[in-house]
Amino acid sequence: MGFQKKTGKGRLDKYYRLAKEKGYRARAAFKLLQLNKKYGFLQDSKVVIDLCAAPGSWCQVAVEAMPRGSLIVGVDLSPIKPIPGVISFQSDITTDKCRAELRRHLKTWKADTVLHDGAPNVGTAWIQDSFNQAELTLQSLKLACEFLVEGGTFCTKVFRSAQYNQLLWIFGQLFDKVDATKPPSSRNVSAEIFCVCRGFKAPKHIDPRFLDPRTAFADLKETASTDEARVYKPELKKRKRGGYEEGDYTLYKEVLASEFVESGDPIAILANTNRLVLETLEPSLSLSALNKMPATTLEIRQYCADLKVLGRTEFKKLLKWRILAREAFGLPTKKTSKPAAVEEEVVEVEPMDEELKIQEELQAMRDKDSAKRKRDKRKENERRTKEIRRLQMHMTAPMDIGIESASGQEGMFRLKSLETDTVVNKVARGRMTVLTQQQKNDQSSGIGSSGETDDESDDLNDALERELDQHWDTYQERRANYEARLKRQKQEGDGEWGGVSADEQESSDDDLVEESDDEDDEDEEEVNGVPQRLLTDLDSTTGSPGLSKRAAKFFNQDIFKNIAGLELSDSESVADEATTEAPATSTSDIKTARPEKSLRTGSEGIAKENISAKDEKEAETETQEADDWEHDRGRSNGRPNIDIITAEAMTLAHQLATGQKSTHDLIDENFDKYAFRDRDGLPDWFIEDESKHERKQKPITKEAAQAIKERTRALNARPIKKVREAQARKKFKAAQRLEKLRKKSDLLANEEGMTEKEKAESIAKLISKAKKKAPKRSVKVVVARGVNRGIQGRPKGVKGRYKIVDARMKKEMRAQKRIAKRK
Ligand SMILES: C[S@@+](CC[C@H](N)C(=O)[O-])C[C@H]1O[C@@H](n2cnc3c(N)ncnc32)[C@H](O)[C@@H]1O
Repeated sequence: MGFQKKTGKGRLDKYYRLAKEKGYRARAAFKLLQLNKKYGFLQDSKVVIDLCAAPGSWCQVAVEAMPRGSLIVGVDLSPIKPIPGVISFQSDITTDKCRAELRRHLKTWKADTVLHDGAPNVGTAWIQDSFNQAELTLQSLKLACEFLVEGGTFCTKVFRSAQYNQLLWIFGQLFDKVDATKPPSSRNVSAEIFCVCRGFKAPKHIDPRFLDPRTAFADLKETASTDEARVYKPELKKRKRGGYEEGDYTLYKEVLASEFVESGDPIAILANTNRLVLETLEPSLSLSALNKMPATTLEIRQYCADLKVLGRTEFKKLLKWRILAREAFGLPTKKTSKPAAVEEEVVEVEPMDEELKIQEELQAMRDKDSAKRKRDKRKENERRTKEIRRLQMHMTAPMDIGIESASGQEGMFRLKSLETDTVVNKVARGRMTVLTQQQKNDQSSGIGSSGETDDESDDLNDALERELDQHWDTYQERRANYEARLKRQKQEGDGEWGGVSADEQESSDDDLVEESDDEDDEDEEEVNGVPQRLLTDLDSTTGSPGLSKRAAKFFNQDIFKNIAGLELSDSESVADEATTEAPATSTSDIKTARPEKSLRTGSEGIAKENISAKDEKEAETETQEADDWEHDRGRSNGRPNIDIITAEAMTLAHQLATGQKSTHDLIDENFDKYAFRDRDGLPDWFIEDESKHERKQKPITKEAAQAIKERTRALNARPIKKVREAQARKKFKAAQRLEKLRKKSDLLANEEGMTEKEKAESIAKLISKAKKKAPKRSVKVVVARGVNRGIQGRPKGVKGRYKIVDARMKKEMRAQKRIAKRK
């Protein structure tokens, strides 16, 4: 059977909603409704007492089900908000005050039905709680016996606990018919059950032991069944329900007193024996020694004669006498056996060989490290699999994976992966000298030096690399911003968008963070001693040399896949590009150059197409006007704001790129019968309406539509600004932390009074400390019920921050609002 959730949303089941809908104060209303449907006791009742009635849903049901003008009295520890037709008051049903109050309200009448749905505050101690509940039920039965009319009904909640059968038995003595049932609205996880006791016998005299929890549940209280209990609490006698032990059918038992003294389990002997024998017919050395002992007084002899009449004190005296006898016999007692035990526990521990110890420590560190690596690898694989699955399900854009993997551990700027790359040779030729110097410094400072094992230095290198990676990320961000600004300034200087020019080696987008070889002074900047040359080289191996990154991204779309010219330019190296700056003579050169030209004109064409749609006059003076338009409207951030966002424009771009169309064709197409329409004197609404329909519908291709769809999906899959900002903040903070860490570790590394091992350990400690997150300060929520009801100040047993809430009030306020809305 599945476990039914009772917390959180699990509580808000259909009865909860139904109760809210019907205006009942609690879902408990349905329990009484269902019980009454089955047994029909409310319809025939004129007087009802509802014990433990708050918040009052049972009273509400009673008002609905009982004849008009009936008397309903509800009582609870908590206040009950007034219900029309119900008298309610606040009292503890276990008190005489409550009894008196009920009597006052009922006057001389008797109740036809007594309801009881009480539940004491349920804590964690289930046994105690269930006992309290049974006590409360017994208390309500007591009131029922006092107020019920002969033949009346008592409907009560009972928990299926140890006292359940006792309660049922008592009900059976007082009522003609007792039914135990669990209405459907009672949760399965709840141990509650409802007893409907009909036909109250109204006996003239009720034995008070029936209604006294001490006697009613007496048998159950006797839980002590061990020998210890029989010795230390001899007043609690347990019946031998399980019968006698195998092979032992005698009731009377005797044991020699010497046996008792020598035995390791004296309690068992005292519990199960009738007499300890001090004298036998056959002479016994130990018994005569016992008899001669001064401690064997007359009193002790009497105790030994009949153990079954002894109490706790007498048993204790006998046990003391046994200890004295053992000491006299030279047998071990607790006092004497202690030092022996200590002696046994002393173990000679040989000091461990220093070298062996270090080796063991190293092995442990190595194991830890390899386990961590495995864990990381597994996590990374899981992440990738998830990503691919998301991609397959069209939940993410293809470019997301690229971005993440670049920024993740396996990113292209990982120094570790760089070590194995051929690019490292180029690096060495360039400014690698600085890096080598850095390495030397590290070695001389002891980090990863030969003084330690490879593993330790690996750890430190990893940490430093991670640090460098993070610094690099921060640097990239700064760099991208700086570049974008520089680019904007340049563009504004020459007034033309270089877009997809082959000559351009610099990046041209905000997203673009890599830099070109030709960059000058910025290249000098170093991040933690790593020259930017490193990154330049990597960039040149991955990017498309002829195009800006944005353009390269654009032409990477499937739609441009099979265009020969583009493929060629992609495969060419930077050096080749440089040589093609000379006038192209061969056919292949022309092919290479053509798409570039087309693309440039393409962007112009697209711009012009937009222009022509706006105003035909602008088309006449196209170049000049287009520039103006760019200046006026399109140039945000210093760049033309031309973006291909429609399938139509994409088709056009494709046609331009493949040479199917030229600028001339585009301009030509825009001259039509609407181009020179005279608009003077035409009303605005007419011009507006016409402008919607006078544009020619241009054909679009399936590929273009697909490309736009992909693009939109990629855009939608981007994190929102807030998330990006939060990520950047996180990165920035991590970089700050690492910078601090780096400085500290530098200081440590140069510390003279420390050994290499100590230095390495301190640095490792610093790193692990930096990785730890500060624990979140939690606020404990305390519900203002039970002992916490109405308290001021800190609730008992609550440490730290806390907040007192009143769940019921919140619910009721919501319900009130809802009801008010309905009206
Ligand atoms: C489950 S609620 C009763 C719900 C009620 N039948 C209804 O339909 O709204 C149990 C109630 O028993 C009350 N209670 C517990 N011990 C009590 C006592 N000794 N005297 C009076 N009420 C008590 C609690 O205050 C609590 O409101």
